[in-house]
Amino acid sequence: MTSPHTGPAIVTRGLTRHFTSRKQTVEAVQGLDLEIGQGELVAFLGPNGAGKSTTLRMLTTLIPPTSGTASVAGHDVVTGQRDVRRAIGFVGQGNGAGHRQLGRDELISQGRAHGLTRADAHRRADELVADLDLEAVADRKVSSLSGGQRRRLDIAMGLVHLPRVLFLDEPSTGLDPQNRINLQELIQRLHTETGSTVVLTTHYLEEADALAGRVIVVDHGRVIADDSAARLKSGLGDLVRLGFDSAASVDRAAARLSRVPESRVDVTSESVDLRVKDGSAMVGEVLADLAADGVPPTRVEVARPTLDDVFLDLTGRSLRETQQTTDPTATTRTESEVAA
Ligand SMILES: Nc1ncnc2c1ncn2[C@@H]1O[C@H](COP(=O)(O)OP(=O)(O)OP(=O)(O)O)[C@@H](O)[C@H]1O
Repeated sequence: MTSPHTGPAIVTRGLTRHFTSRKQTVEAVQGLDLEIGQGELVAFLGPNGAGKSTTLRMLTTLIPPTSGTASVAGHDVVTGQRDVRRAIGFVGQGNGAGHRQLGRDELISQGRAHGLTRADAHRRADELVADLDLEAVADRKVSSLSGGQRRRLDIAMGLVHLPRVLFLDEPSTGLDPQNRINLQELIQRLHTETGSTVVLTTHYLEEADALAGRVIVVDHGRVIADDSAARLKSGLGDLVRLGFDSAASVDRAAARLSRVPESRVDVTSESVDLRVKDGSAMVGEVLADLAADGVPPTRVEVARPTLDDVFLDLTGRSLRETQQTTDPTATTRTESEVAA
């Protein structure tokens, strides 16, 4: 572990990265100003191409910023590259471990590469094998492991040197739902036990919601929201969706509902959506009002807001609909960019 650093784990000021692709400039990350405290567990959430991986790759020194600054564990990512690398663990989207090696040997080699003695590297490998539930598979070739086992081994590789800040780029992409939940529990446990700062990127709304104390929503290279999942959602209010059997009823109900204080009304051809702070408590009164007005709804739904609703509210697009399957080979681009 590197010497103690007392300030924020991560600070960025105007952090920007452009790429040139087919003579076009891609503004992948546009002026990020962030401060992430030590011990936070933060999720970067956003659609494909939002700039999540590019941000992580700058913070982990894999690519330099085009402009702006960033420091991690007190070290500048450009001038203190080596110190940053010592202080962090990074688990990228590709698999870090060699295919033909045994999992445990990979961990030992990694420990040696970080300067541990042979005995310490063995001890650390044993600890990680136990911590990440790899006992049954650690002495098998990496190529024979399942996707979930591979991800756990990758995370173990990133933890060998007890990093103060751990970066995980889409840790659960490609895993089935059960393995995804197992991995989330593991990340939460590691975070609680080690107290290290964890920054992960994800497409999965549920993952960000369940795991992170803080959710930073990015779109088109910019931060569009930054708060706890609970606060982001409660700011939006519940959705009360009321269905009607005619357009005339929709119009009449919408006019009536526009008088509900501190609410928002959205109209579709068959329904009126009311956003209101405590939907379950309000719905009885709303139904009574509409019945008194001669427009009782034919269907009623009350839903708690999701992070997707937050994204929809901020951008007019659904994050769920912008999600696509990520091609892991499409993101394995590091060497040329380090030199860029
Ligand atoms: N090496 C590169 N050359 C050209 N453009 C790039 C390069 N790397 C990233 N980009 C572009 O920068 C933008 C941000 O990409 P980035 O990979 O950071 O997004 P992301 O939010 O991580 O997306 P995903 O969820 O798909 O991984 C995209 O438009 C992407 O095509």
